[in-house]
Amino acid sequence: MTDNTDKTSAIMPIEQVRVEIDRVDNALLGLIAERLELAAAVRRAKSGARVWRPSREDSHVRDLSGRTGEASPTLVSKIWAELMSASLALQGPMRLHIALEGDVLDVWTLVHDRFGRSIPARSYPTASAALANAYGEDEGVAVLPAPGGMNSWWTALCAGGAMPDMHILAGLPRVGAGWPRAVAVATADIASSGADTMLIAVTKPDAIKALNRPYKLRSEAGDHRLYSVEGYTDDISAVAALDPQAKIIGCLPSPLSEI
Ligand SMILES: O=C(O)C(=O)C[C@]1(C(=O)O)C=C[C@@H](O)C=C1
Repeated sequence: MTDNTDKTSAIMPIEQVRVEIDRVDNALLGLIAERLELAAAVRRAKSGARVWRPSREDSHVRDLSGRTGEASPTLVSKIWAELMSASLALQGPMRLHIALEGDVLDVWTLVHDRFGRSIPARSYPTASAALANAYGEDEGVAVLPAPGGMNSWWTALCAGGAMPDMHILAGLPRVGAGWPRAVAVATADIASSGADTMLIAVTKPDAIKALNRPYKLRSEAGDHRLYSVEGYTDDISAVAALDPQAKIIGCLPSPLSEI
């Protein structure tokens, strides 16, 4: 039987508080074991398709964060990153290929907060090396600096590029405002998380206006321009009519806002 009395308002002796903490932890442990058992079932249900489903991850974490009372979105995101990481490690041989500059501890914190600690990872000195190694594996995911500034690795994902079936599918960090610091790239399909920003590459700058949605120029490299466009769409036929090279190269789930 569940005791619904408020155990936080009265002062309880520490031994009693620890009995309550033990009770909650044992319940959590049982639920975590139950969740991990579902990893095998979900893998079977995917029957050979890619295991990493970033749109499901971000929509689920967004949904949970919206329903939390005491736990902040950052805490919810970190805890579920670990749970999903453990699930992915059980489901298949997914590996992260990371090329990020800056303080090593800072980079690993960024990666661990989004992908947990159960997925094997390798690091590389350049984005092109990380991308090529991720592309060479069935379940490879590259984690690269977000498009912008001098980087031009994203042109490999454009029409006529070397890896047109790779897509930008997630932003890091998951919690926080603005353009992400890093992005995750894989051959998994583009899908809506329910609140997204499309990443569309064009070679004719005016073509993007044909979508009639708010857009922002994020990066330029040679003839290629990368725009972010608010809201999910898989129909860019109006843009393609003006620029046959136009291509959706990614979809970023909207970041969660910290409260
Ligand atoms: O829903 C799935 O497809 C799952 O594999 C489950 C799960 C999860 O643990 O919630 C794990 C990995 C996916 O990237 C997304 C979600």
